[in-house]
Amino acid sequence: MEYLVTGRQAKAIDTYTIEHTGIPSLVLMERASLTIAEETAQVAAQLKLPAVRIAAVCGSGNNGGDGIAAARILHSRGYDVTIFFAGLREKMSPDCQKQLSIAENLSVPISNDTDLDAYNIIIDAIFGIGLDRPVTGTYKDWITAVNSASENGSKVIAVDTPSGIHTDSGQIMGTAVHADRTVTFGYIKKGLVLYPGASCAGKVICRDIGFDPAAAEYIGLQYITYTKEDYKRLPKRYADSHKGTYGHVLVIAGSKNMAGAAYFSALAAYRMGAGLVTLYTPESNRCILQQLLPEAVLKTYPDTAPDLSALSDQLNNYQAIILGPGLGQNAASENIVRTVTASDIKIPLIIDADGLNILSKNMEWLSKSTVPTVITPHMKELSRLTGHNIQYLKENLVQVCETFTREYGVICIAKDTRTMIIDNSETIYINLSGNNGMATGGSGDILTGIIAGLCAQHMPLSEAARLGVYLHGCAGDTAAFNKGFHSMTASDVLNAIPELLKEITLD
Ligand SMILES: NC(=O)C1=CN([C@@H]2O[C@H](COP(=O)(O)OP(=O)(O)OC[C@H]3O[C@@H](n4cnc5c(N)ncnc54)[C@H](OP(=O)(O)O)[C@@H]3O)[C@@H](O)[C@H]2O)[C@@H](O)CC1
Ligand SMILES: Nc1ncnc2c1ncn2[C@@H]1O[C@H](COP(=O)(O)OP(=O)(O)O)[C@@H](O)[C@H]1O
Ligand SMILES: [K+]
Repeated sequence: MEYLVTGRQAKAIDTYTIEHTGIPSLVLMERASLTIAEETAQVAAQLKLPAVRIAAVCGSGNNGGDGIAAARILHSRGYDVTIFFAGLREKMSPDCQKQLSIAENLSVPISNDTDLDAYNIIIDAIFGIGLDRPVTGTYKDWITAVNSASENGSKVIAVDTPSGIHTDSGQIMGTAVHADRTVTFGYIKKGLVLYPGASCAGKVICRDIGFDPAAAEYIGLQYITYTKEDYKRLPKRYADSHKGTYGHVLVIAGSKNMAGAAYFSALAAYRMGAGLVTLYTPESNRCILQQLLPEAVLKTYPDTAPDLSALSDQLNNYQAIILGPGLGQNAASENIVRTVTASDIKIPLIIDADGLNILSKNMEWLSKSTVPTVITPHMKELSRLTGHNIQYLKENLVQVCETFTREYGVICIAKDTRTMIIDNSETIYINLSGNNGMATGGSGDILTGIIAGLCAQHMPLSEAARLGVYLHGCAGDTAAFNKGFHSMTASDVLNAIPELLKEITLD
C-alpha cells in the first residue's frame, strides 16, 4: 500500500520534518536535488550523444531552489549545464536565494536568454507544490518554451511536479509542462496520477529524501493505492480443503441476448478462486451458458416470470451475490432487484450495470436496503444514480461519492481511468493499475466476478473491493502485454487472471 498526497499534505510533511524532527530545509533540498541530478545523468547516458547540453529552468520558490542545486551538482560533475532563471528575483524564497548564490560562487552558467531549443535535457523547476493559481504572463511563456523544446526532441525532467499541474486534482492551471519523467519527493502527489496531470507527468519516479515517516501518521493521510506489494493480500489456499472452503457465489445476471455479461461475471468469480458459482438467469440463456461454462450450476427462470419467493429463500445459501450484469431493465429484472435489495441477508452484494440502472429509478430500495452492498458504477451509471452530470462528477467525485456512501450506506467503486473507492472509512482508494485496452465491452462484468470471488473466500467487502479493483487492472495490464491495447478483449482480461494469479502464488 502506498499513500498519495495532496499539496497541502506534502507541505505539512516538509514542515513537520524541518520543524519537529529538526532536519534543516537545505538538507532536504540537497537530497532532492541529488535525485534530480542522478536522474538527469541517467537520461544523459541514455541519449548516447557525443555532447549533452542541459538547461535547468527555475522559478523563485523552493522548486526553483531544487533546480538550481541540481544544476550546480551536475556542473560540479562536469556536465554542460545552464541555469535559466524564470522567476522574480525579489520574490525568491530564502532557500532559492541561497542556492542561486552558491551557483554564482561556483560559476555555474546562468543565461538571460529564453531559447531552450539547443538543449538536449530540460529540468523543469518552475513550480512544484506551491502553484496556487493559474499560470499567466512570463511564466506561461517559459512553459511554452519548455514544451516547444520538448516537441523538438529535448527530454524534460520535472522536479516534484510538472509545472502548471494542480498538485491535488491534476488539472492544468492554464498551461503545463509536458514532461518525459517526473521525479517526486517522498510521496506521489495525487495530481500526478489523476488526469490530465498524469499525461503531463510522464513516468513518475518517487524518491526518498529523508522525510520523517512519523509525519505521515501525525498528519493523517487519506489517499491510498495498492502496488505489487499488496498481492500478499490474496486469500490463502489450504492443502486440507474442499470447494465449500472457498465459498459459493450467486450471479444474478443476463437476459435474452445478454448471456455474455453473466458468463464474464461467473467465470471471473471461478478464476478468482471461488469454490462454486451458481448462475441465476432467464431460461432463454440456458443452452448457451451451459455450453460456455459447464462448471457453473444453472438456475433458470421463465424469462418474464421469476419465482421471487424461491429466489428469496435461496439467497442465504451463498457467500457472495452479484446482481445486475446484463440483467436488462424489464419488469422481471426490476422484481429481482427489489427482492434482493429488500431481503434481510447479511451476505456481500455487488450491484453493477442494469442492477444500478434499475435502482437509479427506485432509489428508495437502496436507502431501505440493509444488505452489505458495494456498487460499481461507471461515470454514466453514477450520473444516473446521483443526478449530477459527468463533468460535475469528474470534478467533484470524492465529495459526491462520500455523500452518496453516507446517505445509502454502500461502498462506492466509481469506475474510470482512475477508479476510486469510497467506503465508510476515512481512507479513499485510488487505483493505478489498468489501461485503455480495458475500455472494451465486458471489462466491468469481470470486476464484479473478481470481487465476489474474493468475498466468497471470506475477505471483508471493503478489502475485496480494493484488492479486486487492483487485480482487475493488473489482469488488464497482463492482457495488454499479451494482445496489445487495441486488440485485447474482455475474454483476454479473463484469461489473464490465471496468468496473473499463477505468477503471484508461485512466486
Ligand atoms: N523544505 C521544503 O519545503 C522542501 C521543498 N522542496 C521543493 O520545494 C517545492 C515547494 O516549494 P514552494 O513551497 O516554495 O513552492 P513552489 O512550487 O516553488 O512555488 C512557489 C513560488 O511560485 C510562485 N507562484 C505560485 N503560483 C504561481 C503562479 N500561478 N504564477 C506565478 N507565480 C506563482 C510563488 O509566488 P507568490 O505566490 O509568492 O507570488 C512562489 O514564488 C516542492 O515542490 C519541492 O520541489 C524540496 O526541496 C524538499 C524540501
Ligand atoms: N482507460 C482506462 N484505463 C484504465 N481502466 C479502464 C480504462 N477504461 C476502462 N477501464 C476499466 O474497465 C472497466 C470498464 O467497466 P464498464 O464501463 O462497466 O464496462 P462494461 O460495461 O463493458 O463491462 C472499469 O473497471 C474501468 O475502470
Ligand atoms: K516543476
